[in-house]
Amino acid sequence: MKIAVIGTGYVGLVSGVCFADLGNEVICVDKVASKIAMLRQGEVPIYEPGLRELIQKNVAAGRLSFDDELSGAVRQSDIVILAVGTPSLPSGEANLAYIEQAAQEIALAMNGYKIVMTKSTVPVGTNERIQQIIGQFSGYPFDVVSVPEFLREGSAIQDTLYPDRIIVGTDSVRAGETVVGLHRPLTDNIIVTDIRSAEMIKYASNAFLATKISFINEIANICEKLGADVTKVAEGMGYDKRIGSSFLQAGIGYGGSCFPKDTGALIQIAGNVNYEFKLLKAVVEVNKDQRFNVIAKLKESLGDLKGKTIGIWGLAFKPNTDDVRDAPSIEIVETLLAKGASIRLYDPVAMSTFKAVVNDPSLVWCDDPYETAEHCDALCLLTEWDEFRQVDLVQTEALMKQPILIDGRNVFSGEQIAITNFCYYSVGRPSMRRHVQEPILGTY
Ligand SMILES: NC(=O)c1ccc[n+]([C@@H]2O[C@H](COP(=O)([O-])OP(=O)(O)OC[C@H]3O[C@@H](n4cnc5c(N)ncnc54)[C@H](O)[C@@H]3O)[C@@H](O)[C@H]2O)c1
Ligand SMILES: O=c1ccn([C@@H]2O[C@H](COP(=O)(O)OP(=O)(O)O[C@H]3O[C@H](CO)[C@@H](O)[C@H](O)[C@H]3O)[C@@H](O)[C@H]2O)c(=O)[nH]1
Repeated sequence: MKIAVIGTGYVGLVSGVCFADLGNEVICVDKVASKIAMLRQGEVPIYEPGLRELIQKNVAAGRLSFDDELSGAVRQSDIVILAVGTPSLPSGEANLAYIEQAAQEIALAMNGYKIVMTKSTVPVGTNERIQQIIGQFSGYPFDVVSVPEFLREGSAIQDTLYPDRIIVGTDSVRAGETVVGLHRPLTDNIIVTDIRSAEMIKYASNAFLATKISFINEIANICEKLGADVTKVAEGMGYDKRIGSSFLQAGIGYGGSCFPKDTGALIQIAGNVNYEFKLLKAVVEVNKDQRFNVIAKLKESLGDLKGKTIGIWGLAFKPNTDDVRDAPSIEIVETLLAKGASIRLYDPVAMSTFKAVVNDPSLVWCDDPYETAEHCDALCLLTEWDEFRQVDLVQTEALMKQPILIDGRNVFSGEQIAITNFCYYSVGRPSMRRHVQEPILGTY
């Protein structure tokens, strides 16, 4: 198949390169010319393990190319994939300006029958709006198919090549068969639905996963007060097949470009039809509070944070990505700055993306975990990069002014902590606390 992909963010780039790898001819388009120039030079604008190599392989094979001009790519293609952003408006609602603009540009470029396949996450009813726009600006036949994307950053290629399922939302048998055929090499588990249900499956899936995370974080907070261990609780719960073990890792809450945005959008989508999504509102509320437990633990161990030096290990919203969109680290660092703390930071790949969001001149950017720890009154681990798991904690402790470690992701084991003098806090594991008096929670 000949495919044009509109938008070279995570979704556009990864799905484009994976479809090329399956033998299709793919042109990835972005209106930001500098991104296309980078890609043409073999550079990748995002950090995603394995992506650079897969792009190089498929460019060399002549199956993958890049263009900053949409119309030529659309004209050459049978299928046009919409993978532009749908960021949040201040109200929480999805901003559909990029979708509407791209739909119009696609319509104006059409030169015959096209299938427009929407991979962007869009509110229920949006694909009908796309149909309307294309119909208004083009006289050519077309079908719009909703194929929501479920890849995770950091494991995006694996998720795309080995998906749990593919959802195809369509009102056209012809387009449905073509799109199912396109995905058949990836999985047999292809669910064909109407368009509105496909759109809702995406939001419901993200909202459910976010609910699991906020649920386990609240259990963790209660465990801290009751002396139970949330990691054991999650393990015990996870063996029940009806519950499952994934997305039960307690921590500092979820961030990223999807869960915060999509939970907010679903609350709005429900609100627009006069339904108050009470459960999801609580999930969002719990998530907003969870990150501040790090500050509460710092205050418990250090008292006033003014003038204290705090080291931050990890800035990305999760490991294996340089993405800091809605990362809990942003609000934690901003709160510490507001309280007068001095901050030393390190992340294996996300320092420059973080700098673009928070660039206070007082921040000290470090080259590794040990440099970060130097002269610190406390260290906070915010992202569970493997590099931090392998740190020598005895060496780290020796570099610090005071040995205080707030482990926001439950990375360290009892054995690792036992050989140190760290005053150690983790999440929902009160028995792991070392050199700490009463468990605390919540307010700061
Ligand atoms: N990031 C993820 O992990 C992920 C996973 C699943 C679904 N999604 C959804 O997929 C969509 C895209 O997400 P993303 O993170 O890849 O987005 P992104 O914002 O990082 O990238 C979108 C790209 O589209 C380009 N663009 C916008 N309008 C254009 C136009 N008219 N012509 C050409 N290019 C245009 C932008 O310049 C940008 O580079 C969103 O709806 C998101 O919710 C994202
Ligand atoms: O048990 C867990 C699992 C995740 N997280 C946090 O949740 C956030 C999101 O993690 P993850 O889902 O792995 O990453 P994303 O790349 O945001 O992927 C989510 O969002 C994408 C965009 O919609 C979807 O395609 C994916 O299916 C969905 O998992 C991160 O901050 C994680 O630290 C936890 O705190 N505990």
